[in-house]
Amino acid sequence: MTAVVETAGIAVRGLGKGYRSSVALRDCTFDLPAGRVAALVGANGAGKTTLLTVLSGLLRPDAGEFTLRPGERVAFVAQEKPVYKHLTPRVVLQLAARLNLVWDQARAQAWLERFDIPLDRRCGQLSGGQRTQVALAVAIGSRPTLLLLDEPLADLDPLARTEVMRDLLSEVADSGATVVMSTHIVTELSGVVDHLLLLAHGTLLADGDLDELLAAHVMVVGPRAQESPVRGEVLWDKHLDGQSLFLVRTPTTPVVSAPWVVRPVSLEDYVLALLSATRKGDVA
Ligand SMILES: Nc1ncnc2c1ncn2[C@@H]1O[C@H](COP(=O)(O)OP(=O)(O)OP(=O)(O)O)[C@@H](O)[C@H]1O
Repeated sequence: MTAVVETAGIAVRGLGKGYRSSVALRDCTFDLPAGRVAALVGANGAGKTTLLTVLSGLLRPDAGEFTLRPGERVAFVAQEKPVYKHLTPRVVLQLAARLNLVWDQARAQAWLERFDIPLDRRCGQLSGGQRTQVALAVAIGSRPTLLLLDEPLADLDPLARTEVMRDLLSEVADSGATVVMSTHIVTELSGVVDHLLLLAHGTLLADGDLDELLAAHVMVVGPRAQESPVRGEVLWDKHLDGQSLFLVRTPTTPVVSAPWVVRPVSLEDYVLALLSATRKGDVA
């Protein structure tokens, strides 16, 4: 058997950032191997934008540090998708060609044409989703080795979301780049991302290889009960009229007696369960 040694893409140690009235990130530590596509999820105000902005180099952390691969070319698509409103997408690409040391005009322009973005209309007259596509085209054209995306799907219609996820991430995967993408749209992540970073109140609650994380948990479903019939740490539970559900961390797939059943945990189950538990203050 050959051991696969993954190169660290991002190594984050004890990162902290506070604003005048709030702490946005606390003691955040994780390793993201190079070439991974990571979903950064968390409730509103969890610290996702702050983490991405720190990693982009635009915001200084108050504590801790992070390291990137030497020579990493970072592209950051911020949540507001800032594009110059008075310029047309064609001119935005010309400007980007001058500002970036590495620039692939064909790639950037093909992206805009693929999504039917009018090249000669001012960005201020484009829809929110079209402006997102302009910002993504600039990011793609710069051939990043690390792509940081803050809610890239928020303004896109359902078809564009699916296409952007598929095309963007396959382009990026082909080039071996690392991606960190914050999103609230968890349903569209399955099969696309291979790594998870889950923030709650500025603290990293879960991180790691997605398959490994999901495989370490089960959903136990059965008649209404106070306690799970499965041993292990219960991260979340829900009790309906005649039914109870428990999300349990367990190293092996447990055996339960009927009417209890054990289900594998989907990404959506896992994220929603942890977010709902943190909202109730159940998970430390
Ligand atoms: N410029 C700022 N000044 C003061 N507080 C801020 C500032 N930016 C963010 N915060 C606070 O820091 C915390 C984290 O905010 P952040 O924008 O990083 O969260 P988020 O997870 O990206 O949220 P959302 O999903 O709503 O975009 C929040 O409590 C927020 O109110």
